Amino acid sequence: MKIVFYGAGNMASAIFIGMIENRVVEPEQIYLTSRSQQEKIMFFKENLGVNVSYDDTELLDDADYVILASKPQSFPDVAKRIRPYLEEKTKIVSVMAGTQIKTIRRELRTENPIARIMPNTNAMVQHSVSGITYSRNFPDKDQLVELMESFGTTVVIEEDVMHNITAATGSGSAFLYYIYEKYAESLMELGFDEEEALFLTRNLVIGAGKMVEDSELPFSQLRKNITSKNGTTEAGLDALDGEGIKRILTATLNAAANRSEELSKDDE
Ligand SMILES: NC(=O)C1=CN([C@@H]2O[C@H](COP(=O)(O)OP(=O)(O)OC[C@H]3O[C@@H](n4cnc5c(N)ncnc54)[C@H](OP(=O)(O)O)[C@@H]3O)[C@@H](O)[C@H]2O)C=CC1
Ligand SMILES: O=C(O)[C@@H]1CCC=N1
Repeated sequence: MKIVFYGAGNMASAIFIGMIENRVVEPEQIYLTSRSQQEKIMFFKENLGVNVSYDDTELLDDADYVILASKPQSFPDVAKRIRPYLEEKTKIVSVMAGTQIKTIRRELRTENPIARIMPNTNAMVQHSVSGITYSRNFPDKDQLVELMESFGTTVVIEEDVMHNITAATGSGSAFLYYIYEKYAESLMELGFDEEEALFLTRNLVIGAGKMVEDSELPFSQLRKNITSKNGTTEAGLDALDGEGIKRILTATLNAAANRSEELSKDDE
């Protein structure tokens, strides 16, 4: 199998590192290209044993999958590179937020099978939760799902649900990291120094993540197990509710989903 990544940035590298670590593909089956030759992409060649090329003929020759992993704004340039050399057998898989299948088809001028996936950077530790949607003519969906499950779990969705999945899980871990950042800053306001605040927050997050992984209890029960009647936790939770935590999170997710929708309209 030959898998070619157009774009070797944060998302692409999380995917191919996840795939290689899980041994679902050999490094020699992966080909990387980017806009400009850089140290970062050569680092992947030297350390992982993947191929790097800027020759589109070589990249696209006999390719099974082409992964579109540039920013949506760079896609017209990427499409120009791919269009002349795309073979009929090659399946296109896009990770780009907000770029619709019909747009990819139009830019590449192709009837080839196209899938859109919305992973997240937790792919690097095989814990992405990824949405996937296919064009009608996509063959051997199981093979793509198997590849994707090497870096996490997948949910098959209709294309119009992509906006919400992009907000929920594509962007979702950034929202959580931002909350952890603010938590550490708030610990500094309580009086901890920066090192202590980061140490405490990091270990709190790791421990909570492991509890979620290992325990069968729902989030609400895990919370209740910490909350004494009239105790400190209850006081803190009342303050969180009073400040409108639910409203804040709903606004966050709506803003991200709306931006995905806007991106999809930019190119109509
Ligand atoms: N980061 C994330 O968590 C997620 C990102 N996504 C999607 O993944 C895509 C990539 O995001 P991310 O990895 O964060 O972005 P990065 O900026 O980290 O990577 C973008 C990559 O695209 C390459 N590129 C740009 N133009 C071209 C070109 N003409 N030909 C070939 N390669 C090109 C860049 O090369 P160079 O470095 O040389 O400029 C770079 O390697 C986006 O569309 C985003 O919507 C989806 C889910 C989650
Ligand atoms: O911010 C973005 O647009 C991309 C899509 C999901 C995560 N990062």
